Amino acid sequence: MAGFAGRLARCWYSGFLRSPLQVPALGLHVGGPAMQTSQKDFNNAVSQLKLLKEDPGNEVKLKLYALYKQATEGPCNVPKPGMLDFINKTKWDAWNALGSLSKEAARQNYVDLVSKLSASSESPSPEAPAADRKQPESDSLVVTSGDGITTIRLNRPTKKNALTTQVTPSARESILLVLSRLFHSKTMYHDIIAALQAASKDESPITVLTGSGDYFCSGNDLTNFTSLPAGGPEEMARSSAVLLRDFVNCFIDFPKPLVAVVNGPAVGISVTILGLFDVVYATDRATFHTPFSHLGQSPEGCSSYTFPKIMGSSKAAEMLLFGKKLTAQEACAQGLVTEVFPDSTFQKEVWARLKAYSKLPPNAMRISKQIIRDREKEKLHAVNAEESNVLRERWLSDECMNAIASFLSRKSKL
Ligand SMILES: CCCCCC/C=C/C(=O)SCCNC(=O)CCNC(=O)[C@H](O)C(C)(C)COP(=O)(O)OP(=O)(O)OC[C@H]1O[C@@H](n2cnc3c(N)ncnc32)[C@H](O)[C@@H]1OP(=O)(O)O
Repeated sequence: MAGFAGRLARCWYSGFLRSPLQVPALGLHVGGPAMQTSQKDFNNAVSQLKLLKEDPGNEVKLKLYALYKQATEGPCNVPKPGMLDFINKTKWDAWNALGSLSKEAARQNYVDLVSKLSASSESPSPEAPAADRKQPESDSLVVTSGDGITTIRLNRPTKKNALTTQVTPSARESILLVLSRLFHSKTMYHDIIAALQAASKDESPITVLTGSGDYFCSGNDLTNFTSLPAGGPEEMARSSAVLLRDFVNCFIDFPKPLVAVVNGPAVGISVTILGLFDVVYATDRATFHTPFSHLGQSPEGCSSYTFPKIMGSSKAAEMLLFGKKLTAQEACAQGLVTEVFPDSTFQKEVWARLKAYSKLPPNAMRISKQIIRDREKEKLHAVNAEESNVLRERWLSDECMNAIASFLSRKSKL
């Protein structure tokens, strides 16, 4: 265990250095094509940023701020704000972290980041349900209700919608609220739990989970494992197992039709929970990947039970033991996906269909779901508890730690 804790601490304190040509905290290039960005490109990017349709989130805004300062004023040369000046100190830290990055390289990184954001900031599809009600949210989760559908949208497109356990305050929240959320450890997982609990009681007959940008979700955010609590790795594994169990329980118990609109590739827990959905619509661009062995981990989301039941034990084993990535068509043939749509018409067709379904009598749909699912619930809760316990041990294993360290040091990607 000492080896594990030591390795984790070393990774954490070294900031998961990626390559000598990158500024570790922000993953920015300091050499290469930087000289090619003109002042005009930079000015264009500044204007382009104002046209973004989606708020990119605090983390990205901080990156943009730091790059802008570096590009326009050079290395940070102002005194560090006091400890209690929380916001200005955070901004100063981000700028200061850029060190001696040249103005030209900062301009290039700024332009690259804005163009990446513009590409992934999809305008909402005209076919998506009208949002007549928007619930309180963090930036990384957007919940809207309209046309009889409550839509829970994972909204960290620049991180492929990875599910983070870091506190993700809304840009609109006050500093006091940020501090209170830090205290209560509210995370994207908690936000999804809260959104599902609210949706289970709201008036929309149908609830949808989907993602922003090109991915549905890249699974658990692997950097979650780098924020060690005071109790060390054991406490981290224990609290993560509790959070995982609570998270999956919400899907098991969800009382209304629950539909996944899989808008792109899905990884890890975002694939396994699909076995708990009533209907799964996927774009033909989607893939389904559960690389648990690669990560030294084990199945969750009740997939050790639902996958063999859905696709047979040997197909399930190929996914869950060997991490075979399925195309959307394969996932459909194996029963994990209900129907696959061409990417070009995906949003239009799926939302039109869901809007029509949402007009069906809501109580009849609820009761039918109850009859279909209820006899399985006890079993699913037991499976969820067991999977969470097994994972708690796995997260403390060398196999798991090495795999995560390898991803974070950019040696491996799926
Ligand atoms: C309470 C805890 C419950 C835990 C439950 C157990 C859950 C288990 C799982 O979900 S296992 C699956 C974990 N996921 C992964 O292993 C995926 C890791 N990501 C990748 O391999 C790749 O990022 C990719 C294949 C998803 C996409 O590759 P690519 O198209 O080349 O994009 P980038 O890699 O450049 O990604 C952009 C940006 O996003 C960051 N990112 C993406 N996914 C994750 C992730 N899962 N965790 C952390 N970060 C992720 C990636 O690092 C890039 O960040 P950067 O721009 O470099 O800062």
